[in-house]
Amino acid sequence: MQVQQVSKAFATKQVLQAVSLDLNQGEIVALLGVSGSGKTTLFDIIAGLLPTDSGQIKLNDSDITGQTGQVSYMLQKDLLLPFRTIAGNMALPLQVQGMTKKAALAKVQPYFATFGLAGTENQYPSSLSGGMRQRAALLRTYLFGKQVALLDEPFSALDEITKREMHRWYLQMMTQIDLTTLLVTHDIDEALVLADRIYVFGGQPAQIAAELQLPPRAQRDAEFELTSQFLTYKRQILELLAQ
Ligand SMILES: Nc1ncnc2c1ncn2[C@@H]1O[C@H](COP(=O)(O)OP(=O)(O)OP(=O)(O)O)[C@@H](O)[C@H]1O
Repeated sequence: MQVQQVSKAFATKQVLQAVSLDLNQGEIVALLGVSGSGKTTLFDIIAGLLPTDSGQIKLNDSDITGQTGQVSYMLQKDLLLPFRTIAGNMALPLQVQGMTKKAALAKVQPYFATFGLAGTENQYPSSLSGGMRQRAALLRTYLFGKQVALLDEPFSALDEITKREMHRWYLQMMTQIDLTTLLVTHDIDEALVLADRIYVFGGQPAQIAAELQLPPRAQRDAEFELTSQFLTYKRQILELLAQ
């Protein structure tokens, strides 16, 4: 997917200025920026929920600017429907695509084990922990069946320990499923742990200030966060964000 020269203003306030970025198949790319920098605005534009003033979004060489339904979008809050069971929530994307509820429930069944959700099928969202709800929300995002997933701060509401568990789990999942991910976060450590590449986003109006290529995921184990290399990246990002 490519974002090409996207600009956006709200009334007289220019929020995005000629933002360009690209995502390769299977990559996890983080968009890192301070609060209010325009990350959600950019996501809404990519998802076709908000019109852009100029610029284009391309997927597999097709222009998808302004089109909804081309990418999966997971919001900060899990937004699972409280009155549907977890299985019922998971069946929803398939039902939206025209499948009967029965067929959809059968289709989603095998994924519960893969996503670490076995046994939760008949529970309601309120009885699940925050981490489990996020897994369910990620599974539902995956079940939309799109090549690209946009994740808007998916782990920000979790406590530090659960968040770390979720990071490990997510990286492990990504070795099993082929999902290109664009992740919005203002958590530098999270971006360094999860991403293959990081775009640092900043300024007013927001622009891509830098692009960082990280070492291959396989070389970054749980100890990576304790290395001097990690701190070097972190210092570099902090300096870029402060500009
Ligand atoms: N519909 C709107 N009308 C007017 N201004 C808006 C609208 N949506 C966003 N903005 C402004 O655009 C700027 C960027 O907002 P946006 O939500 O995209 O930032 P963000 O980086 O996602 O922030 P956060 O990390 O806090 O979610 C903010 O100054 C916000 O006030």
